[in-house]
Amino acid sequence: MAAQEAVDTVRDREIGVEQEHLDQVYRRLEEKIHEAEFLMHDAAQKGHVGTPGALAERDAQVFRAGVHLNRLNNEFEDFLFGRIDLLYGKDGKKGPDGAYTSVEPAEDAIRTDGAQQYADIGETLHIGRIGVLDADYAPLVIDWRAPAAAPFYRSTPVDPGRVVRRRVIRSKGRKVLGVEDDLMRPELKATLDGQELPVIGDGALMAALGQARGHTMRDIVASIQAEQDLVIRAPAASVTYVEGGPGTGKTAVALHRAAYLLYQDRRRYSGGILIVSPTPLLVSYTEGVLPSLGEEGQVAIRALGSLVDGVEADAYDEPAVARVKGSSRMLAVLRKAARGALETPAPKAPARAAGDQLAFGDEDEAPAASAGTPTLLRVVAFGRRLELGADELRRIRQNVLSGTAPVNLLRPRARRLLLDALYAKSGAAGRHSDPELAAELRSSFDEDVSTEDSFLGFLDAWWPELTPRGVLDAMADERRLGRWARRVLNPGEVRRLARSLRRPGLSVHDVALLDELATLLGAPAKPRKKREYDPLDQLTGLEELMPVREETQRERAERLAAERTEYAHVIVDEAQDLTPMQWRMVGRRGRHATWTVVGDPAQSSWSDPDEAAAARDEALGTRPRRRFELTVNYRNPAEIAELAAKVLALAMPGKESPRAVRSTGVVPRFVPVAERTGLAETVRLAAERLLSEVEGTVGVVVAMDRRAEAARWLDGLGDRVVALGSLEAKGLEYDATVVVSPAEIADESPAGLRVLYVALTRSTQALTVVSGERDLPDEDGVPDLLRD
Ligand SMILES: Nc1ncnc2c1ncn2[C@@H]1O[C@H](COP(=O)(O)OP(=O)(O)OP(=O)(O)O)[C@@H](O)[C@H]1O
Repeated sequence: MAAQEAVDTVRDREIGVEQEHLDQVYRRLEEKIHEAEFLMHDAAQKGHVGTPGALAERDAQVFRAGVHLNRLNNEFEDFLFGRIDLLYGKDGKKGPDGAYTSVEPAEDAIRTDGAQQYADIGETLHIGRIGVLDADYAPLVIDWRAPAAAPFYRSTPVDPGRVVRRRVIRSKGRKVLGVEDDLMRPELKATLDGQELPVIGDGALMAALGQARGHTMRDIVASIQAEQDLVIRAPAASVTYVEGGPGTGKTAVALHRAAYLLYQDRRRYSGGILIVSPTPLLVSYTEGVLPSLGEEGQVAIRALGSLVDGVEADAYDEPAVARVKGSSRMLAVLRKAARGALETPAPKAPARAAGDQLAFGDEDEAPAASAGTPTLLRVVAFGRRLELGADELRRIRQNVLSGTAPVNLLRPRARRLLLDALYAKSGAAGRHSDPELAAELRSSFDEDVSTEDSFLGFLDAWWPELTPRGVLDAMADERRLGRWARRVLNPGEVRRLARSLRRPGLSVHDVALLDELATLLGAPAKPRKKREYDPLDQLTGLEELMPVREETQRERAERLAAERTEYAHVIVDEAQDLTPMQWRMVGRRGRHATWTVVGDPAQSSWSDPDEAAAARDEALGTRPRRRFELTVNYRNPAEIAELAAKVLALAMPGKESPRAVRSTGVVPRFVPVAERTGLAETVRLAAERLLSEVEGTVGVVVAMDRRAEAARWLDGLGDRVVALGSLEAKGLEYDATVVVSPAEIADESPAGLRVLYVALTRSTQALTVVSGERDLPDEDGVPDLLRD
């Protein structure tokens, strides 16, 4: 009892020590906030006084002050989280953050007396979400992304560097609640200001992992582990490639890496960082992790279904259709469609005949003739009627299409060749031998014809400006699609694809097709806007006098982020799931970027991982790669990881599971569907039971086509519990999960076993597996897929 009291006293004293430091930091922060507010106020007062250079500098200052203020307000909560006590370093050099730069201890930092080693603490650094200097520029808090903070994450007992004690500080608002220490040099007797260095608790990581979940991810800045830190701080080489099993922190690492890159080289990444996530659910799960990520509009987190502007798709195709739409075979089909669609009337467009000059063929009756496209051009020029018939038109079209340029960009050439052919027919060509006169005649012919309504109407129908959506809609016609997909897709694939395209709305996989089509079609040439002449400009000089409200830097950053189509750095989360067509889409957004790619082949829901890997390599080109592997599972207790490993052995024999970092003693529960109660009631009861056992969230994972009914089963149980389709569970995590019928999930698609592996690895504490008849449960309710 007395010993425990002594420990408590030391703990309280140490909490007091950190509280004192935190108070000091807050006093300094308040000063900084006042400074920032003053600066902004002052700048606003000064208005437009000063040289342009000074004005730009002032704007920049206001902007920085604004960002700082915003951050302070946003991250005021528990923003101080760590401390390291270090030995004296090799040299006395300090970095810009006021900390000593040396990584290795000085030679005389450790004294030996017999078997015992002694040392004095030479430097103490506090680590937080932002850096704070005191009025004398000494560091009160070091930004977690600064080089001086790296030892907080990197130091281990095997390779301690200068770190003697690593402390995680837990606080809420302005109050320090607890401290947890790890000793990196346990053999050393260290003193700080003449007192022996106390050690509290048994590790901060475990404390962090045990906490209950909400529906959003938390940051891990306080407990980033050494192997993760290596990835986060890896220099932005061409491609940083990270593999690791479920729960190894890949998503967390990817997000922290974005924050680190921005901190480390803000200018370079002003070109934007794109984070690609598989589902909108995962986007909203991760979006709030690091508030500072979004602050200057440089980081965009987008789901695969929202990468094309103006499109938000979150519907899933059935596996057989997804497989076709995602395959690189689609490229050949789309190339044909992009050109072939010229000959189909735009869907829903009135099959109009602009005057009697235009004739539209009927596709079904005359499929060989250009279906839906006019077959006769008739104009009047120089007092003569001129005609081009079907054969001539077809020849011209073929001639134009022999070029490789995007279809919409070929339209001017098509127009030119039509005029050439008409001119040749007019007989005017040989009229003048003088080249100047001949050119004049030709130009007046062109002017005459190309302003004629009949010619314009013809051109619009014969070489319409195509939109990606229009072409995709044209592909919904099975016969037409069959022509475009000949020898590429088999008839069954054509039928399924056309049928899925006839459904209203877009699926996630359609978005990559739209993006590909946009490239194949090219943006239609926009007529250049002429600046309208306003006589008032000249008369009054009004423009100069009217105050023009310029957009603020923040507005500008947000606008640029919205308009951006290429990025300086692209981070791909769950990279194993991108289909070849999706890799092409993402690749286009990072043609000149550096990349961070994180994923786990064992969790791939794509049927042909080799094909996806080839597409990934193509998107990343020949850029050199730096590979990392994450090996520790921070999410699942060993009891759950062990069960999931059985499915991994079936899905990918020989693949190693990551090592679970903790064990809870709570083994997975198996519940067969009782005949009396039925599936719905069994699942509901299982969820209810878990809700009473954990404080946080419960996820119920079902096969994709049970999504809607599963939501109904859980009606009224509150918002701590959610129902998810197996594909939607990707990347997410819950305190407890119910996995409904492993066999149904596994049988859903060729990648079903890997999808089941994902489903089984979502829980941080408890797992219940509900098995139906199809699971062939044994007498303990264990489905055959999960037996030894
Ligand atoms: N160093 C850490 N300290 C505390 N928690 C951590 C740490 N690393 C990871 N975690 C936690 O482990 C969980 C899993 O992390 P994350 O989702 O990033 O893993 P993942 O590798 O992307 O998993 P999956 O492949 O299953 O989607 C998260 O709750 C995360 O906060």
